[in-house]
Amino acid sequence: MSIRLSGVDYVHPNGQTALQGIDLTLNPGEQVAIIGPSGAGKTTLLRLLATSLLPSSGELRLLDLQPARLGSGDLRRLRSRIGLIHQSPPLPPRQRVVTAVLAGRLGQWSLARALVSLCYPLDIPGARQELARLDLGDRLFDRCDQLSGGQQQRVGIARTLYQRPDLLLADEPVSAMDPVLADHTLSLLGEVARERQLPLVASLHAVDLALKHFPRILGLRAGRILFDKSAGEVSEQDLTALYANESLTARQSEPANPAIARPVRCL
Ligand SMILES: Nc1ncnc2c1ncn2[C@@H]1O[C@H](COP(=O)(O)OP(=O)(O)OP(=O)(O)O)[C@@H](O)[C@H]1O
Repeated sequence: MSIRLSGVDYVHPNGQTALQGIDLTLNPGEQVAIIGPSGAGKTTLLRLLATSLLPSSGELRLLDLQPARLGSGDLRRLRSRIGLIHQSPPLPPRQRVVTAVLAGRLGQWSLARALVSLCYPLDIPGARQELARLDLGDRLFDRCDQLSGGQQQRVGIARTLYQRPDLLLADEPVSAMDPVLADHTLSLLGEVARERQLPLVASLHAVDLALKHFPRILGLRAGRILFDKSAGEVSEQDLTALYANESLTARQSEPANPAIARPVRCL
């Protein structure tokens, strides 16, 4: 079950073009990191893959389906097969960690089972197992608002892994974690994707982590793919071109105080 984008554009409702002419194919088990400067379109691309946005033009095929052609029931079923790890997971503050993790399968359970699980956690061992892999097995009954930002990120990841999706997406999944945990967490995501033969797409600002953990790197700049290469082929020049910031460079080369730098001679 692959993913294919052909000539995909996305324009936000305010007229801001976020993605232009995106062509991308991903096969089962493939792991891709999206890197690029702020505003490049990384989150927008992930939101298209999560079907929370639909392309303005072009074709998107996900898990052999075209989201733009699905009715609301089929779209809901497709969404329940896609796991999106958020940078700041939307965890209800007063909810117990165990309930937040089990919520990963709410979309797949009957209404009755989902309601019971919200009041009385139905699969405590399952939640504990996912949390233990993320070094949080002892926080099962804590409230979400008693956790740090990095711990909340890991609860969000545990919830997505518990969901057992067919496609794994992650938007800056380790941005709030210390370097050791970030490294461990990305290794775990890679392992899970390999074991379950899932496509994994993650956006990352930490280029070193992207190059270390992902075999394929997509460089996105101003809504376009600047390069799509194996990690070993990404050069210093590629990264310099990807992150070049002309407006900051121009401001840095300006004199700090033009009045001092170019004194006006008084006659
Ligand atoms: N809801 C929105 N309405 C209008 N424009 C938006 C909206 N969300 C994002 N944009 C614009 O779309 C473009 C791409 O934004 P996006 O959030 O996808 O970038 P990004 O690469 O994820 O950035 P960052 O690394 O800063 O999170 C930017 O120009 C941004 O200003």
